[in-house]
Amino acid sequence: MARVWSLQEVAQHNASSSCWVVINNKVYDVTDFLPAHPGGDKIILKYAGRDATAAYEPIHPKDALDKHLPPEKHLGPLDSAGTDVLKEEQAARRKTQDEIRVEQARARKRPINQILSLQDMEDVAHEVLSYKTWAFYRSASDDEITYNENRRAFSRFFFHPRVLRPVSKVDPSTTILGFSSSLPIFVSAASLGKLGHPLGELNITRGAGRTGIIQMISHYASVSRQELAAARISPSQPLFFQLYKDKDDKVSEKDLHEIEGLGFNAVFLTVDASLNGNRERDLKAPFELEAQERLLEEAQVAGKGEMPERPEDADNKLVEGELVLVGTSGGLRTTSDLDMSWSRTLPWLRRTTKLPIVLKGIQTVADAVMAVEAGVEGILISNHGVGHFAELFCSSLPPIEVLYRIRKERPDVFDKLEVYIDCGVHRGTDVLKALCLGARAVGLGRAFHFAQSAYGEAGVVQTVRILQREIILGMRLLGVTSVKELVPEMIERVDWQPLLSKM
Ligand code: HEM
Ligand SMILES: Cc1cc2nc3c(=O)[nH]c(=O)nc-3n(C[C@H](O)[C@H](O)[C@H](O)COP(=O)(O)O)c2cc1C
Repeated sequence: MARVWSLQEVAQHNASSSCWVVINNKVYDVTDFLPAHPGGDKIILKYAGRDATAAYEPIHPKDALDKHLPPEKHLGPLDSAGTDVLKEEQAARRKTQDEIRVEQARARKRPINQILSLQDMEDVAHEVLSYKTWAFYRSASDDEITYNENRRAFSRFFFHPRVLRPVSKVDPSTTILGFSSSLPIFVSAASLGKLGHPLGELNITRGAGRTGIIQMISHYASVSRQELAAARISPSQPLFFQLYKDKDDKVSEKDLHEIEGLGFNAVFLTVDASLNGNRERDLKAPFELEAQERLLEEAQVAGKGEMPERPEDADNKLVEGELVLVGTSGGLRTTSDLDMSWSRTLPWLRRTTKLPIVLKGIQTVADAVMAVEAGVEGILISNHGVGHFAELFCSSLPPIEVLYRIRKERPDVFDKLEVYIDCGVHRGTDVLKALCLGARAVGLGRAFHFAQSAYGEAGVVQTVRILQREIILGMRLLGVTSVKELVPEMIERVDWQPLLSKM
């Protein structure tokens, strides 16, 4: 029988030299795991020596502890006195202002049939998501210029619609890497789906299956890969896997064998986000929430003529050494391979997996050409939706502009591999513009997180239906009946910025 532990015993292991945590009334020694934690060691150290269930549970896949901690680090259960104390603490916990706001917003949410555009969906998500989750899902690098431009760039491309062509029968379906897709769109990998909805990425797997589109599952999905594979609507529903290459090849080899065993159909190797960009909206969330709570406390004591004490030096603390900030995305990818290269990583990946390989995060014509030379099956032109690439900070070119440059400078690329883009896609017409320039399909990241957060699986289905309607309507207005007929002659880029009413 495993030994039981008291809260006092756990509390003694409250430092990086010996760090224990309690999760669901079980005690874990995570000391050796700290440097490997994908969310960074600091975030775990916040809970060192105490219960971490509330922080851990909502965002980690069920199998995370079994997969990453060797059995001897699963120390055993908490004793019954400890369990009772935690239960009492949980029952006595006061709801935060933000939790109350979210509950009220969920209760008066618009019915889903009133959601007619992706912007409507995003507006509901904004209302019903916690402040912290919204900050993480919506945040982007530095001044968010890339984020805004990703979207605005589509407006600089105009169509040349053709008339007097029969369009009563329109077929917007295509194939992606040989797998059928009902529309030329797919779900781009986004982590931590459970922050937005208890079922998280499961909503997306089911919604994608029901509507016949393909989901790329994040390396850091908050639902286990096993559960997601099991949630497929049929065994033939394709699933793509997004890989963050670990600096230890063996760790990534294990990931790849796992997903191959589960029947995944392609690997998207992320090449643009080994380091996190500076996502200030996300980083500020904890401070702003604290300020909210403080205001509430101040309001509560104001009636009694008391003010809560503030430490004397609260406004005047010197920051020693390097500035280290931890939002939800902060410190991520501490285990990333920062030495990936064309000559080493791609041959390694080809040797390790039989699945088709796509490079996610290509941002230049030169790298698109190198990808052709490397013999991969596809490239996803992307700046992670956030101008994420740390060295470029917030100044990555919008993917539609990179696509345009490839079309102009190296159109041969499109004959040699499949080209996709993501970032900033909000309308069916955005999809059609990318297809005219030669993209095979277009990915959406945030849109599906917003949808599943707001309405679960139904939200995902509604998002696909909205895009389907807009794509079919757009094809009719362009005078085409299949995606093959969308060609560069149907689109023109202007060098002025159209006026936009709302973004
Ligand atoms: C053992 C105790 C653990 C604790 C207390 C813990 C806690 C946390 C916390 C608090 C965050 C940041 C989320 C936020 O700021 O709201 C986080 C992020 C993360 N954790 Fe853990 N974690 C633990 C173990 C694990 C394990 C075993 C894995 C498995 C790989 C894991 C994977 C991740 C990932 C992938 C993220 C970051 C996701 C992202 O930002 O995209 N964690 N963790
Ligand atoms: C909240 C969030 C989480 C993300 N997580 C990942 C991830 O785990 N892996 C990855 O390769 N890309 C990730 N991305 C980037 C997306 O795959 C995609 O490139 C981006 O969201 C596309 O832009 P869009 O959100 O404007 O559609 C994430 C993006 C967001 C906004």
